[in-house]
Amino acid sequence: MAALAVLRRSAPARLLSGTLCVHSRVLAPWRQYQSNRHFSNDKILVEMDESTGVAVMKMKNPPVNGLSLELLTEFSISLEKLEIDRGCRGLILTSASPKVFSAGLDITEMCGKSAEHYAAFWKAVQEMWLKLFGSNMVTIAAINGSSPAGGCLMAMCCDYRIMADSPKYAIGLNETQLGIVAPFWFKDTMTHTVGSRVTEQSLQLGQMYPAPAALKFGLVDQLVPEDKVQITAAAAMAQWLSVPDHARQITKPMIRKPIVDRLVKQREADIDNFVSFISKESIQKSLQAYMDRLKQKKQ
Ligand SMILES: CCC/C=C/C(=O)SCCNC(=O)CCNC(=O)[C@H](O)C(C)(C)COP(=O)([O-])OP(=O)([O-])OC[C@H]1O[C@@H](n2cnc3c(N)ncnc32)[C@H](O)[C@@H]1OP(=O)([O-])[O-]
Repeated sequence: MAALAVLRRSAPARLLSGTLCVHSRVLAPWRQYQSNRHFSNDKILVEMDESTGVAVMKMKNPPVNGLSLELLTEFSISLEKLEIDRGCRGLILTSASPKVFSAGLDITEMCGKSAEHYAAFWKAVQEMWLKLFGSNMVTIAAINGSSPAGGCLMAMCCDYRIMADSPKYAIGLNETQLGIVAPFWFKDTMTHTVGSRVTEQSLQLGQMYPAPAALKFGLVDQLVPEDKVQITAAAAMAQWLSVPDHARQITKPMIRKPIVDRLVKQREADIDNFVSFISKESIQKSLQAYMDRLKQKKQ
């Protein structure tokens, strides 16, 4: 009830009916929702600071924050809650696990499953991207570890990226290295972040960049010592929030809306395309071989 009261107070009228009608579906999985608006479920932890209007969202899917269907679903529900909460103006996205921001899409979700499962999974990936890239809030990625593929995508969706300054940590869209292909909206997000030429080369080579290299061409905006990532993100957020919300919120979609609309217009076709691609025997073999290599690396 407390959660409902918060939503009623803060949700814009046009969103309220939608929120209420999915009330039982949205709120049921939440383990905790306190009046101070700290809440968590299995894979996502949100700490909302009422005095600053900033929420810190931590992914917690050990060991590597693989973006599973469950994590992605919880992520989208959490983000939607924050988006309709007028008290929340900024989001810092980070990882609860040391050393890894996110290993990208959980490869096990794309191996040996049914076409229905692949479709549901891809829809959840799309949903995450649409919500994060299209967010009205200021979004800052506090990248406290490695961030390949889908992890890099999430970071690029944010308005600003701060990464732990260590050559051990790398970031990039490495899909081709797995024998798979980043879809056009991953490509669009990278082009939006670093421009066409770097994107073309990075995507073809499936290039992962150590943090210092990523800074050089703007894949990340700032490097700081690992133990300063969160505090620097908070400081950067304060600076972004010093701009009047209405002006910033009108400006952001001028750049992002056409990119979002491209996927919105062809979501179903994009899902069909993914399902047919990922179901191919050759692609399944390629993913399995990659998973085997990951496991061998540990021995
Ligand atoms: C068209 C589709 C577009 C696709 C987009 C994508 O995002 S595709 C995604 C592309 N993503 C990548 O290519 C990233 C691949 N991952 C890495 O490069 C490294 O894991 C790391 C640098 C993230 C962390 O290094 P570290 O030394 O700290 O950790 P570690 O390496 O020892 O792994 C620990 C355990 O996690 C397992 N596991 C790892 N990743 C995944 C995953 N994505 N999924 C599932 N499982 C994964 C790993 O097998 C191992 O399992 P085990 O043996 O314990 O049962």
